Amino acid sequence: MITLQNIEFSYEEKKVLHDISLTINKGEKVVLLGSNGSGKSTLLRILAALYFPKKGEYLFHTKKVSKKNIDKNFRKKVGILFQNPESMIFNPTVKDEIAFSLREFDEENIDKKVLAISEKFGIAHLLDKNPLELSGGEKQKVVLASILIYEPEILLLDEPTAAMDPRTTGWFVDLMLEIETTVIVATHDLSIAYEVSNRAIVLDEKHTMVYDGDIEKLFKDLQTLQKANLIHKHKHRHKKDFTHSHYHLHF
Ligand SMILES: Nc1ncnc2c1ncn2[C@@H]1O[C@H](COP(=O)(O)OP(=O)(O)OP(=O)(O)O)[C@@H](O)[C@H]1O
Repeated sequence: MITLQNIEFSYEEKKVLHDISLTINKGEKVVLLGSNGSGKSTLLRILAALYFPKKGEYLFHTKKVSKKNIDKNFRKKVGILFQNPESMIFNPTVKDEIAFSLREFDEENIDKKVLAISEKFGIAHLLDKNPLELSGGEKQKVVLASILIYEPEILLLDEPTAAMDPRTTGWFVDLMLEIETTVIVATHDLSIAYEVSNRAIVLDEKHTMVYDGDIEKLFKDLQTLQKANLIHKHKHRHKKDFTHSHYHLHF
């Protein structure tokens, strides 16, 4: 479904993705891991054709993706949720926000579809509210609903659970396991990563892909985890007065 071949990307002079090659098949759920600044958001934006690589090729269903051939049809197939949901909210009510893309794509039965997804997401009671007045987790749900409503083939999620409480996070994991959409999710939350996917792609601080494979194997691979800064050392306390320091994998 998706192939990246030797992708490079720079912001002006600063290279932030180096020689990235990967293939994602239809229906796969893949997690994208890496420390702050490793390039996860940039990679998701390239997959959504919001940025275009300086070198290498991006193929979507074997067709080359370039500035010239991006149309509404591509936009409808690829949905992206940004790290900050507020940057995606621009309608006066939740109802309009969720309906927006369906109107753009000239779909029918919009009210019915908005109500159905709002009920499924537990946000039907918020439909007449201003989305900017919602909590962080509620905003994430609204933006996610506004994407999933047009049934994209691939869903790109950047830190979707960052503002979610444990119950909403559980809801999100169930949703990921239920939907058949291909999903690539960037996260710092290793327990979410483990629950939603079998496959992990890891970027390191040099913006190189250092792992693509089974997530269980990754969690046993101390060297790669250390290299990608996915584990860290810090002090912690046992009972009252015993403190020591060792590597932690935060689950
Ligand atoms: N618009 C931009 N202009 C210039 N540099 C940028 C821009 N966006 C990101 N960068 C830089 O590119 C690098 C990769 O950023 P990116 O946001 O892709 O990383 P990330 O892995 O998603 O980080 P985080 O986990 O903190 O969200 C960082 O060094 C960042 O400072």
